[in-house]
Amino acid sequence: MSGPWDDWDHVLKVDPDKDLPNGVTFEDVCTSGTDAIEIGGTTGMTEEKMQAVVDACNAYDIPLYQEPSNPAVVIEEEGLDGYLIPSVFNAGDPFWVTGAHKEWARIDDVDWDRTWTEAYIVLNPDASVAAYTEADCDLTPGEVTGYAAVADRLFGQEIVYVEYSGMLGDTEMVQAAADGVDDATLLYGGGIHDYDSAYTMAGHADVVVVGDLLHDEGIEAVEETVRGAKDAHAAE
Ligand SMILES: CC(C)=CCC/C(C)=C/CC/C(C)=C/CC/C(C)=C/COP(=O)(O)OP(=O)(O)O
Ligand SMILES: O=P(O)(O)OC[C@@H](O)CO
Ligand SMILES: [Mg+2]
Repeated sequence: MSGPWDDWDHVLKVDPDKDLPNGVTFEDVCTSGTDAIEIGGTTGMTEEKMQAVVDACNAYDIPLYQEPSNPAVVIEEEGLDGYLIPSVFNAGDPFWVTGAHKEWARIDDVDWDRTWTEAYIVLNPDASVAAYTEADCDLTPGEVTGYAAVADRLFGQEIVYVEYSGMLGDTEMVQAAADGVDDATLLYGGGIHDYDSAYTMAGHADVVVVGDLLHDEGIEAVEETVRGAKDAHAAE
């Protein structure tokens, strides 16, 4: 199976609960050189905030995906390329593996043709997503390889996502996930803040995801990470 993410090197994750820094516009965000925009975050999500970011990005020619943290914030929107729905493989509560999804499918009119999953492995215990999902972040590299292999080969996941939101992760863990993945596209996110950290993580993952940097530092810093990810893959 293949999806547009096969060709991505870099994704910018826009948190609708956070402002853009002074002077940064959504035009800057959409023309930063990133391959796609994901709209999402764990805390403070509402449909209105999600919609505002979609509306602001829709004028630009950039793949746009919503990444909802719960069914209540999913917006019906033609301007989206689709919905990337997390399933947290190392969650402590099965609600975050398949339970929320079951409720969503039961209650909502899901647009299945534009909906895909992301098999998350959450590894920063201090991130809000780890607390929210009661994730078991105390994994060995072998266990990370195991989760990645199970996600890809048993559950047919197209995207495996190593998530260190808020901190730069351990490259050994990212490589461990890469070792378990066959067909799936491996996303890495967490703490990427400059050219070198993007270059390093793109050496282990297919796609690097940059989040907080946009809101904390601005667009030039993001553009550096785009260059880092693309240079790493061009050098392979
Ligand atoms: C079934 C549907 C439609 C939704 C459920 C989807 C699931 C399982 C969500 C659980 C995991 C989750 C909260 C994913 C959101 C994406 C994510 C990890 C965003 C990063 O959030 P942080 O950066 O840690 O959060 P803050 O920036 O809000 O602190
Ligand atoms: O905000 P940062 O630490 O860049 O993390 C990006 C992303 O993986 C969050 O889901
Ligand atoms: Mg965040």
